[in-house]
Amino acid sequence: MTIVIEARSVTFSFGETPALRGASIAVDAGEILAIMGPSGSGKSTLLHCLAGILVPDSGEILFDGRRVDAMTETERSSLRRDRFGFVFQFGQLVPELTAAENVALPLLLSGVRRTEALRKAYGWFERLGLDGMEQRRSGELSGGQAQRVALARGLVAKPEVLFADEPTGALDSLTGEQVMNLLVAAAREQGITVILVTHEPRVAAYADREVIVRDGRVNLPERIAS
Ligand SMILES: Nc1ncnc2c1ncn2[C@@H]1O[C@H](COP(=O)(O)OP(=O)(O)OP(=O)(O)O)[C@@H](O)[C@H]1O
Repeated sequence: MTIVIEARSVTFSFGETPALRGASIAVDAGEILAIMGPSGSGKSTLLHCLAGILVPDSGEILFDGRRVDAMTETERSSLRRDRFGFVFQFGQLVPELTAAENVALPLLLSGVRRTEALRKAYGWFERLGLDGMEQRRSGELSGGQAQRVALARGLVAKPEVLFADEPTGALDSLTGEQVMNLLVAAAREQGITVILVTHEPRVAAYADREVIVRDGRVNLPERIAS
């Protein structure tokens, strides 16, 4: 297995509040990893450090053999734009844009021409059961539809790693399962590595592996810890 992304002994504090206290994790290419753990344990902070959104106070983040923590802000933002995809709990669609424009956004930001970006965006609608929703704005979509649009936006630029922070947290369990089925199917088909933060065991069950974050550290697998 090839490790694609890794955190080594990462610490991070919000002012006086320590969020990560030496967290280490290595994720294989194509792996679907669920990060679980109690509220406030540091799951989202770990995800944000891995994704180059936050810079650790100490420790290292490696992606594809490169030190993300040592990159400039410009380099990290190019990395996020060109090689990572994101899905968050509340879709966070841009309300002024149509669903198709929202999906096309990562491509437009990467310099893809508008007609080509929209053509690629449209391709995701049928596949995610969103036929006919292309011109709707986020206020005209149900929670599950909006989250599928957000998923399409996270996948449209063919990221190497998809970061998903509670992607089903705002959905009822049936709709959440639909979103997870689509997410996993698309990730498997395209060989995308997925790092998923969730506190729901039913959601974590879709992953190849689960780790638990406690007090800002990633717990070792029980067979090693015991
Ligand atoms: N923006 C912030 N400012 C100050 N403290 C923060 C901020 N974000 C997180 N924290 C603190 O950092 C710690 C870790 O938070 P984090 O959001 O990573 O936990 P989490 O495991 O994702 O929690 P949850 O499951 O509730 O989302 C907590 O003590 C939290 O209160």
